[in-house]
Amino acid sequence: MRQMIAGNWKMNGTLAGLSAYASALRQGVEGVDLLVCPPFPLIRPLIEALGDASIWVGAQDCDAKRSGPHTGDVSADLLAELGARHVILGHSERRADHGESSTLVRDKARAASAAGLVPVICVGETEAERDAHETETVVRAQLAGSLPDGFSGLIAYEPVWAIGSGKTPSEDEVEAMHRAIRASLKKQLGEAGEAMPILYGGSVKPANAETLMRIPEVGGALVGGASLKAEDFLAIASAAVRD
Ligand SMILES: O=C(CO)COP(=O)(O)O
Repeated sequence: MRQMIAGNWKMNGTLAGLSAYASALRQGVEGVDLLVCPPFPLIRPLIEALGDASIWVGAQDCDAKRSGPHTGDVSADLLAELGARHVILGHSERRADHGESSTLVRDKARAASAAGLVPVICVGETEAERDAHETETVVRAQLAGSLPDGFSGLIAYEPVWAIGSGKTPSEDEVEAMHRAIRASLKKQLGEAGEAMPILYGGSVKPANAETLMRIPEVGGALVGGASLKAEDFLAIASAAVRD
């Protein structure tokens, strides 16, 4: 199955820089699904800059409620109307910076699906949890709490300690965690859990992408820092597995 290479710009990117980025990306890479998730205000301009290129644009969060008096929040319905296709939910930075619980992530996933967006739900352990040998327990609990019944979307396994640190788990560790996540998905979702893509995220770079993307059960990458430069993002996409 072809892999998905997704870029999470986080709180980076400018309107001024969009057109150069989009034209570099428009050269594209065949046989790989590409997704870019810029900050909310850049979603529509990025879609327009990408034009007819088959590159998806997504958001980094949405609210759990459909509309109403929630100052500063953005609904899934509006994101869908803007042309976003995916939404990242439960990123560890939102879990940490905004105190988002798995229950809230689950409610957001429901709102996203109801609006026709594809949720990309993030899970992953902190360094302290890893040191305490709690990685699988933590990730299993995050999946159990964050995925609504009948969930349809993608999962991103992002060890918190690997994000922006230049450190990655070993190939065996990535494989073991992706297999553990697959087992949880099958248990929770039945048949739907068998083919659900599980992306790896955390210090994916052009230099390690080929190794990471060939690990069994890795369905693609969720890329932070390296997605900000179109050349690096495309180099990572070139390392992805084709269909
Ligand atoms: O958090 C990430 C993507 O969501 C990963 O970030 P880095 O690729 O910068 O480590």
